[in-house]
Amino acid sequence: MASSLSRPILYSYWRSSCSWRVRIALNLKEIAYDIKPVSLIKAGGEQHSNEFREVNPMEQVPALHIDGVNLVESLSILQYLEETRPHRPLLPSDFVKRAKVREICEVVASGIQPLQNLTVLIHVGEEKKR
Ligand SMILES: O=C(O)/C=C/C(=O)CC(=O)CC(=O)O
Repeated sequence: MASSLSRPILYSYWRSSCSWRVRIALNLKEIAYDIKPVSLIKAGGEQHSNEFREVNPMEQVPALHIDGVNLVESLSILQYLEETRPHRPLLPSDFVKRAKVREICEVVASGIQPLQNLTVLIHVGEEKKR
């Protein structure tokens, strides 16, 4: 496992919109990091491997190894980055604008993204076969 002084490692899959959020934030904040691809397709999904389960017991990407810990859930990761690395802020300073940003995040994370979550899509596909 990487030490707390090493570059952050983003466990990510190229089609994962949740991973895109974290990648975008790291880039906007100019934080150097390494990517470790986790294929959600190959061999039944590398996220279910014993190795990755140690990183994220929820067996989902993204996960970010940073400051000696593994963080999961994209919005929580973004908040951690914002709090620990305020340089190049993700949120506007105006309170109303901040509320609007959070509204959009909520719509995406709670309303839109769950419908395109791979686990849900596979489940719906199985249901349709019945
Ligand atoms: O990190 C999150 O906010 C949520 C992650 C997931 O639900 C996994 C997932 O759907 C991966 C993806 O396709 O973006």
